[in-house]
Amino acid sequence: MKILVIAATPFEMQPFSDYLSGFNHPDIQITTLVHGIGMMHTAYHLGRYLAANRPDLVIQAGIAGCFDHSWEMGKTVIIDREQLGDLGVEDDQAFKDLFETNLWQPDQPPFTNKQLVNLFEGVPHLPALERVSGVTINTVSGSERTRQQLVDKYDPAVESMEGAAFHYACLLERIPFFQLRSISNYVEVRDKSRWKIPLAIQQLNENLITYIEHLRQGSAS
Ligand SMILES: O=C(O)c1cccc(C(=O)CC[C@H]2O[C@@H](n3cnc4c(=O)[nH]cnc43)[C@H](O)[C@@H]2O)c1
Repeated sequence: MKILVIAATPFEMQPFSDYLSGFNHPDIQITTLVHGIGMMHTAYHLGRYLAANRPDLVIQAGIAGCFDHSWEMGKTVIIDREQLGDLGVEDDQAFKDLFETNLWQPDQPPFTNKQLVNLFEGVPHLPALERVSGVTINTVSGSERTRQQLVDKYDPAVESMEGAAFHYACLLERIPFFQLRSISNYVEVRDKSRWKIPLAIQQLNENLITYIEHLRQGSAS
């Protein structure tokens, strides 16, 4: 089985890279790819990789912001659907996305009812983590106005800068995939001192390694 694990920055998967240096299994080949922050970087680097390679599974691992203040930092979730949060037009005080402006149709592939939905078909042993919805933006939200606009329009649980590009590419290529995100911050008026990036990275990598260990044990038996 060929698995591709991708992340926006090397820091997000450093512990996993360390784990991989001692990983050896005859039936599981794992490759990593750091694609950079944001949708443009993700689309180019992942697209280029998939044009030349066909993995059996792609995992995107990253940190993210969450909208629900009852969540603890470091909580790790799987994203089961993605929406584009800032691709569209500004109409005075209002933002209208591609669907509202008829520039894209709600069910035009690979979208289903305006969302990039992961049905997890062909994903072996999907981790038993909470599955939630994601919104992807180009600018990390840092004001109450933007946070409320996203909640009103998309009702997301998690915000990232790459998730939608990842879902889009894997859905079009019909390659099994899942997106793993650990929470580093709340989506709120920006206060970097409250972010818990090391904790989120630790939880993210623990979950990633546990998943690969399950696969390894499943494949050995
Ligand atoms: O402004 C800074 O000093 C700074 C330092 C380190 C990281 C950042 C980021 O903005 C990280 C962006 C990166 O992490 C994901 N992420 C994490 N939290 C959020 C969020 O609330 N909204 C959107 N993306 C987030 C994102 O996917 C990027 O890969 C800033």
